Amino acid sequence: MINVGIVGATGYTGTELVRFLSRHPQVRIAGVTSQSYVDQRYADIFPNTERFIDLACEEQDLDKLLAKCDVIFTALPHGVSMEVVGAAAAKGKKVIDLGADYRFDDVRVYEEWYKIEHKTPELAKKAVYGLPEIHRDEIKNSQVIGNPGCYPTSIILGLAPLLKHGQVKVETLIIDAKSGVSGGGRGLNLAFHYAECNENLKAYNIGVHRHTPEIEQELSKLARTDVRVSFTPHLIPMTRGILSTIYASLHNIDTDTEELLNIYRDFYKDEFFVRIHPEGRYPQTKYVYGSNFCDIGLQYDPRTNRVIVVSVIDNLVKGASGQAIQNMNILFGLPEKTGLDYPALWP
Ligand SMILES: NC(=O)C1=CN([C@@H]2O[C@H](COP(=O)(O)OP(=O)(O)OC[C@H]3O[C@@H](n4cnc5c(N)ncnc54)[C@H](OP(=O)(O)O)[C@@H]3O)[C@@H](O)[C@H]2O)C=CC1
Ligand SMILES: CC(=O)N[C@@H](CCC(=O)OP(=O)(O)O)C(=O)O
Repeated sequence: MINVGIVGATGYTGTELVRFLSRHPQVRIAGVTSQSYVDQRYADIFPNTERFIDLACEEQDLDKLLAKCDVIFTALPHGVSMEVVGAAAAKGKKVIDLGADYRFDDVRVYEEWYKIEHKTPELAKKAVYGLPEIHRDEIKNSQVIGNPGCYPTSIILGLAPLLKHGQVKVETLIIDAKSGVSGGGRGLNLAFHYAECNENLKAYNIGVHRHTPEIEQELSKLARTDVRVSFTPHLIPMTRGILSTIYASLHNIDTDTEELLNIYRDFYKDEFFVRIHPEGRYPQTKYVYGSNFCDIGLQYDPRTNRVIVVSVIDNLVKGASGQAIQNMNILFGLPEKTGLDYPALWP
């Protein structure tokens, strides 16, 4: 059994880690930490987990936690996990960080966009960007995983086949993405109050969203050239889910939807968690709700010579905790879908 510690277990991604890991056949949850709920029984705070976990929340005592764990998940706000990740790595433990602190190849980019000084830059340099469908081989041998952001997961998977095959004019990429409110975490924030976000749809952080450099880093590697994107996130009044609509102009004017879909089918032919929809059917957030799938559909528009790709994920699963467990499975040589092969809820 793999002994797992979850630091920040009382946030939305932390509770989602507990939900899946408590049913994972190779895992024992050895410790869960929180700052506000120390000594409280986990299943009393989150009654949905009753019968699945019988632990109380611990304060963040790293020596105690690391002594009983083989792997640590850090589900903490940006900038807070570096101390934990540094201590865990120093003890030779594997760490999967769900925040942004270990996602960047160049820590200067992180420091510029997050306005946080990195405390373990050497470790950040060695960390691997944990998108299994793109970086599986590097993940296998890594110690620290920077688990991808939610918007970037949907966008990078939605564009990877076209960029890898040099199909699109990279300067034309436009991304319109919508996220449910759980993307903002469990903490109190006026923007997520019911009366402020219900029956409302808004764009935010246009041109300055902190996921922009993360998306560009990975798309540039796939395209083998510098990629810049226009990325506009929106907050939509639902609990879970991200839908990204991606527009790109093509080099080739002699193509059609089926030919482009075949590029995707081929690229993802061995990927359990990526599903390509047939021509004329576009993915909806409900198709992936509560599951680790990324569903992708597309349409070629011959009038404009553009392809329009639609990519959906559950932000808390493939966009965070599910993907983190997929990474853990790879790190420990387990079949990748262990503990994760559930279809979405329906309806
Ligand atoms: N929500 C999402 O869809 C996604 C989130 N992420 C990232 O995952 C990480 C966790 O996100 P999420 O679960 O939504 O966040 P939440 O705000 O829901 O939870 C944060 C957790 O961290 C704990 N915490 C907060 N501040 C501190 C601190 N200063 N020291 C120690 N513990 C602290 C909280 O403890 P307590 O409950 O006791 O206050 C809680 O357990 C973030 O980096 C986020 O950006 C990544 C992808 C998607
Ligand atoms: C709706 C909403 O507020 N979403 C968050 C992104 C979700 C998230 O947690 O970002 P990471 O994946 O980088 O951790 C935002 O726009 O900042």
